[in-house]
Amino acid sequence: MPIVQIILAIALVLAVILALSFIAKAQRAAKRVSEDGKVIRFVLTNNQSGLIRLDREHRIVEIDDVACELLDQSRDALLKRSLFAFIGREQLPALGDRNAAVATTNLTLTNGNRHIPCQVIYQVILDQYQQPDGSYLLLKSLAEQLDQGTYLRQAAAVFAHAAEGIVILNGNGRVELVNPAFTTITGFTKDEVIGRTPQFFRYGHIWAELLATGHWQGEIVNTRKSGESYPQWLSLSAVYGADGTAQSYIGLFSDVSRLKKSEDELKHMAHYDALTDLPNRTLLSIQLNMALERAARRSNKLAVFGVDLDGFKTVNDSLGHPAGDLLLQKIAARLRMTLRSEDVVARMGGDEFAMIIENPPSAVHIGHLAEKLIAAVDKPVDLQGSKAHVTASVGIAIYPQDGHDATSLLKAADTAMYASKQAGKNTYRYHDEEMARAADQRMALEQGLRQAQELHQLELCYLPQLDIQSGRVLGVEALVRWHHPELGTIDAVEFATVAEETGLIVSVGEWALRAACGQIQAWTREGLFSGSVSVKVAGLQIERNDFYASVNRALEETGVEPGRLVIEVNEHTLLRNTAHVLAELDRLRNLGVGIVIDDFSIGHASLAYLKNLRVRGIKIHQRFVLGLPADKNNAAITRAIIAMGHSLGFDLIAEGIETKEQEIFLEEEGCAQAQGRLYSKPIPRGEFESWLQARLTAVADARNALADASNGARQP
Ligand SMILES: Nc1nc2c(ncn2[C@@H]2O[C@H](COP(=O)(O)OP(=O)(O)OP(=O)(O)O)[C@@H](O)[C@H]2O)c(=O)[nH]1
Repeated sequence: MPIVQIILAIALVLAVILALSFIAKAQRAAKRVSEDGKVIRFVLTNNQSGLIRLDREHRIVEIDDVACELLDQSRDALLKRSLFAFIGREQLPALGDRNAAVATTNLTLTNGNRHIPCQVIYQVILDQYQQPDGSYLLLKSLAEQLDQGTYLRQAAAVFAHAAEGIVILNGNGRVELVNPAFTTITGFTKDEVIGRTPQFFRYGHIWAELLATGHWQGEIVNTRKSGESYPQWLSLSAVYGADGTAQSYIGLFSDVSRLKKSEDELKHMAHYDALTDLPNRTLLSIQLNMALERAARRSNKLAVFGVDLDGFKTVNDSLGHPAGDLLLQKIAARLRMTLRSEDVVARMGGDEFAMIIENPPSAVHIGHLAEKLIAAVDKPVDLQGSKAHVTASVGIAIYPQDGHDATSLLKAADTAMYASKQAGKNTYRYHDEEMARAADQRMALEQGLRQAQELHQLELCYLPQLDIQSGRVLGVEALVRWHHPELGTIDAVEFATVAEETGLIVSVGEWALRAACGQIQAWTREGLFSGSVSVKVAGLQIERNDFYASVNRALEETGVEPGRLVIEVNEHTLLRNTAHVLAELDRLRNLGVGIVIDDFSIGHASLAYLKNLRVRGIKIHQRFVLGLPADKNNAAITRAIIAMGHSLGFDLIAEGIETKEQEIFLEEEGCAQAQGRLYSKPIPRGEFESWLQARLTAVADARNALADASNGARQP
């Protein structure tokens, strides 16, 4: 074999051996590299470090998941992008330096608006010619470390400089730490409170909610070191440990006294007139709406007064605006003083005022109030040396007749106020003139009635009560009559309502009782009449006064035998105030005074009351007697009352008998007694005495005639 061939064969064998050994070596290396890679990846992933490989132009050619996550983009979006899309070139000058060793630096990557602080380890890769052929970057986010540090610094700054007081308590509710604002607000230094339990911790409801929900927030009243109380807005949170138990509590609070004061001031400004400090128009409407709701619910009346000063402009013009202001203040105070504290007095603007009177007792009372207001204004006002005199025109609107809502009532009061101005000022007018006339009349009645007793204008009249069968006069009903100097004679029914509304019924009623007893005494002395005298008594009389005592006194003073006095009460009185009324009546009955139920109409009074009260009799209401005997309903009711009266053992007296037919019907049905125009109308004492005399004579004549007739019949 030629030498060349041998050399070639040897070279080939060597080449194969070399190739085989290279392949084996390469396979081993590859295996090691891949195992090393796994280790590296494990370390990197768990260390939260990302790996990027850049090419020579600093474009990303490889990137792992952690780095993708760090840059918040997908791998596809990041591959081939230049690193300088995320870092300013100046930040990594060493990237292109082939001599650069492994280097570590902190820098901030920017991705859109996001800034990512990172620690970067980088290594330039050299090719076989030792030229830079790209680089590896190992990135680790510093955001968390930085956040925690910043957070702590920020929290410390907040704690130190917060305007709110901060208190940190341990799990037992004892103070561990307070901030400077705590001391500023409470006055207590840190040393004075550490280890102590704050006041709020002792409020059961706060503690309970904090335990249940981990949080409580609200307003409490706390006390400063100086002893001053102040409103505090407090927010409490529990801080839980890993075992779920509250390890500490954090309280954050602020002093809201100034806030509340300015809130109150704002509210006051919005609702009160700055000059007079009276409620303004806004508050008046709110209060009127509320008052109307109450009135509607309770079926009460309500009066709205509109008041406008007369001649106020002259004060302004002559004494100046400041004097006008002072006058308004003084008049406002007078108006306020005139009414009760629960009545609303408001300034509507200018020289106009308005008032709300809830549940006025009567129309008469409203008129009185208007007069009082007018009188309060109608006096000179001292304006620092000068004197001024204004008057007031008042308009009155009443719920419900003049309107159901605030707007219409205020408008009605305004209209009425203008009517007062038209009528010459310094007066008042109702919106409803019909009612005004009635109120005026009632007021005249009331004023007159107050003096009627002193002026001896009251008189008793007598309505005879007869036994139907025998025609005997058993008694009389005494009725009050008033001789009014201008209005003439007024019967009790006409002034009864005013007397009840004003309470005058009590004194008039007492007068009637005394007068009746005096009359019984006089008749007894003179031997003119020995029957009973009935007097009507109002519920108010029995409710208000020591009724029994006053009747007893009248009987004792006159020496009248109690059995001759009969008290008439109506059913309503019995139903209204049972316990006291029944007790008083029972005492009188035990004394021997007769009790009769007036105006009895079946179905109203409880029969049980009547039975327990053991009344002497009941009066059948004249409205049932009226249609007898033709009216079938009235006839049936009258029969029922009579039957009931009999079964309870009561006397029965029919009222308002006018015809013989009525008398016959009642007698046939068993009603023994009657009163009414068939026999006599109510007549004064003298007339009654004459009537009685005439009747006795007539009865005696009739008896004599009867006797004569029977004697004649017996003669042969
Ligand atoms: N000083 C003062 N004057 C006011 C105020 N508000 C309104 N005025 C004046 O009060 C006057 C009210 O006018 P009028 O009610 O017409 O005056 P008046 O003289 O009372 O007229 P009559 O009601 O018809 O009697 C006007 O001149 C307003 O300028 C105020 O707050 N202070």
